[in-house]
Amino acid sequence: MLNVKNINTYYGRKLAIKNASFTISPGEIVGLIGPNGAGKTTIMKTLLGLTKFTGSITFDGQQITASNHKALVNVGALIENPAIYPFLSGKENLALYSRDKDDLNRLIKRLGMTAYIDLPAKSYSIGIKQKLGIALALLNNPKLVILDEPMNGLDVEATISIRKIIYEYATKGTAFLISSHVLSELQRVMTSVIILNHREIVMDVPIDKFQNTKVSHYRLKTTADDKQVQDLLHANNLPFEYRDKSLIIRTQDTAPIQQLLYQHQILLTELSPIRKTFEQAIVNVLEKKRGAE
Ligand SMILES: Nc1ncnc2c1ncn2[C@@H]1O[C@H](COP(=O)(O)OP(=O)(O)OP(=O)(O)O)[C@@H](O)[C@H]1O
Repeated sequence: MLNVKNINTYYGRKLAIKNASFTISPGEIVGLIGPNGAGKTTIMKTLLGLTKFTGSITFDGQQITASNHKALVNVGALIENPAIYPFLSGKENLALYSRDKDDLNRLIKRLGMTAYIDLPAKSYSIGIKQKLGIALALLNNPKLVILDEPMNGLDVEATISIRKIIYEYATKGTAFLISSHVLSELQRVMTSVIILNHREIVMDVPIDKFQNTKVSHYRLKTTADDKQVQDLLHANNLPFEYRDKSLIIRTQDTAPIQQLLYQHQILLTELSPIRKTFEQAIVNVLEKKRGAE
């Protein structure tokens, strides 16, 4: 559906995106992650034909260029501050772009905006303006929705509701490209992740591949005294460390430990894998990349 090939984006002479290529298919929810200034907003703007770039962007087979935005009729977007007319009501703002009255009314209801949608937008809080921006991006059942930091300023309930709506649209085939610094939020919805560092894409993988790295550490608890177990592990050359009052075993194969404990009639009460958090995994990718530079 969206096919991005070798794009280089420039601000004047400054290169802001270097040789980026990726694709997005219907129903995919792609998380765009990277440090401040990495180029996330720039990539999004480029997809919308808002920057000077070289390379090729096609959406449903149609080229997007800085002067040809025809293909974007099926793309919704919220980038930086939503474009809202303050003296119009929320509904009038939406009506300016809506092509289907039923879709508009359904969206207002679905986003829980009925109580204030007829008030002038200038009276809205930051969070409500943000919600209106998301509503603008979701109008007319787009095939692709681009959201730059969509959860900015949203309260807990609004965050949960937007997450559910994103998921609903995606199950019906809408694709999403979402940037966020709130990794825990993205982690709950995204089906794949693109990591951007210093203008370049350093990783583009489905989320299950990203998180299914091999476990190399296990937390061990037994019925025996920790000191006794430590002595036993030490005597059998099994690497471990003692952290936060827990024995952490460094191994990918737990069979020898189980066998050893069994031989000494020690019962296991816990032998659980310690997985990297999503945040740690992202930091590791970025650190590795920086180390290689
Ligand atoms: N209009 C502009 N003119 C010149 N340089 C710009 C412009 N907009 C962004 N940049 C530069 O391009 C680079 C990428 O910026 P961009 O806003 O895309 O990063 P980002 O990943 O979205 O960052 P953040 O997480 O802070 O929002 C930065 O070095 C930024 O200073």
